[in-house]
Amino acid sequence: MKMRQGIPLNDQDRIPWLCSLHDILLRDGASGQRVVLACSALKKAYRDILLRGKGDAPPKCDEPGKEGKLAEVTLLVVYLSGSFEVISGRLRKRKGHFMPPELLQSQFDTLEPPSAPENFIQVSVDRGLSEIIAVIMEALQ
Ligand SMILES: Nc1ncnc2c1ncn2[C@@H]1O[C@H](COP(=O)(O)OP(=O)(O)O)[C@@H](O)[C@H]1O
Ligand SMILES: O=C(O)[C@H](O)[C@@H](O)[C@H](O)[C@H](O)COP(=O)(O)O
Repeated sequence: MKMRQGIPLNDQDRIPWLCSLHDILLRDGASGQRVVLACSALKKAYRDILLRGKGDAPPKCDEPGKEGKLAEVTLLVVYLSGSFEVISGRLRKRKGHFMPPELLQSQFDTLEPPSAPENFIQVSVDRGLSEIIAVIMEALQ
């Protein structure tokens, strides 16, 4: 696998995966489920695919919804923000994960933090886990 070898993923690697995730959100949302998806989705274009799919990406996630429009899911993006130093320190302590911490810089380089009109909240990863969960639960009420 590329990441294990220290090679960052690119759009071609990520887009089919994001399309599959959109399909799952659409399917589970249609059956009335509320879904929590942990996903890197670094660029705005990636989050747009989660939301609407991608019209020119056959065979997945190009199914038109009603009135010929791409089917959109209801999505709240929870942007877990943190400094390079904090996240890098945590990754270096992490054991048995495929991602080498050296790839973190490429992810920071690629990151486009969510901004209006995206539907999002920002929560700092400096906060403790139970506090982060409480903030997210509050936003979902
Ligand atoms: N709020 C937090 N406070 C302290 N440590 C955290 C927090 N969130 C995550 N971590 C640590 O940082 C590591 C990387 O975080 P993350 O990428 O979210 O988790 P995972 O390793 O499950 O993908 C985790 O394995 C965990 O040890
Ligand atoms: O916990 C982590 O270390 C990351 O979430 C890691 O799993 C990575 O982000 C994904 O594999 C997707 O890769 P990209 O961020 O390069 O799309």
